[in-house]
Amino acid sequence: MPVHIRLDDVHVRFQVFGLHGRSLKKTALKLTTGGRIGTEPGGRVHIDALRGVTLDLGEGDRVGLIGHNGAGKSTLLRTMAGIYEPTSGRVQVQGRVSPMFDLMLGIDPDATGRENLRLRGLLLGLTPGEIEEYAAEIGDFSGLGEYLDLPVKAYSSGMLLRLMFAVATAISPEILLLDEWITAGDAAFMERAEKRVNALIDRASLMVIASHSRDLIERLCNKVAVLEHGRVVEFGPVTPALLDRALAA
Ligand SMILES: Nc1ncnc2c1ncn2[C@@H]1O[C@H](COP(=O)(O)OP(=O)(O)OP(=O)(O)O)[C@@H](O)[C@H]1O
Repeated sequence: MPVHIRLDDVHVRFQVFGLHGRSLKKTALKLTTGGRIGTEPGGRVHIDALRGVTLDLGEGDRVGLIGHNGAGKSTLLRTMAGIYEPTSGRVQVQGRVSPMFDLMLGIDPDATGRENLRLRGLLLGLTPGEIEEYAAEIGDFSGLGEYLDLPVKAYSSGMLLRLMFAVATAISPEILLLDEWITAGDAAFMERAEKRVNALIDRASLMVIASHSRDLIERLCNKVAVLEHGRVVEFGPVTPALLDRALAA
């Protein structure tokens, strides 16, 4: 079955606890960023991050998500990845998905790098056999050497990111979801990291990337979805006119 992502009238609402609606409203109304802030009868505050998003993405689509800060790009990616459940509406995904964000999700600080690597592999849907196959390559790419057998709480944040990045990019996903560029540490590593992500993009059947960069979108994408306060206001092939409109806002 061909890969696809279909969203049908998807809404995602976040409840914000510990805030009083009335004091917030005055300033919130002036904001030009973010999703729509609302209050419920009891004074409870919520943010509508996605409001009725309908999208049909398929084989060969390389989609750039554009929008102001808080427009809902990351929320949309996380909803596509199954990390967030829609509050209402339907999400259908066909194909193996690899999100290149939330890399630290599910890390066990007391377990070694090698153990975490296996855990993450399982979360990504690999079999234990496949994980062993990839383990050597991952160890190699991350350049962690003997550190792989130490608990990750003894790692620097850059070392941890290297490891999780290496794991996340070890398998070839059919659907690749990217949230801007991953900054994984020193320049030499970044160069290798970018090469690895580019190779993944080439192999993926469907790719979605959230970005503020025109250059990146022109290089990597053939379609654009423009988000404004949680709604998709434009969707179509990448054209200079569309990018002018979307990035001028
Ligand atoms: N966990 C959360 N709890 C409450 N509100 C949230 C949460 N995550 C996101 N939001 C809100 O949802 C809206 C959309 O946020 P999102 O991170 O999806 O935007 P974005 O387009 O990716 O922004 P940016 O370009 O700044 O990264 C924002 O108003 C944000 O404040």
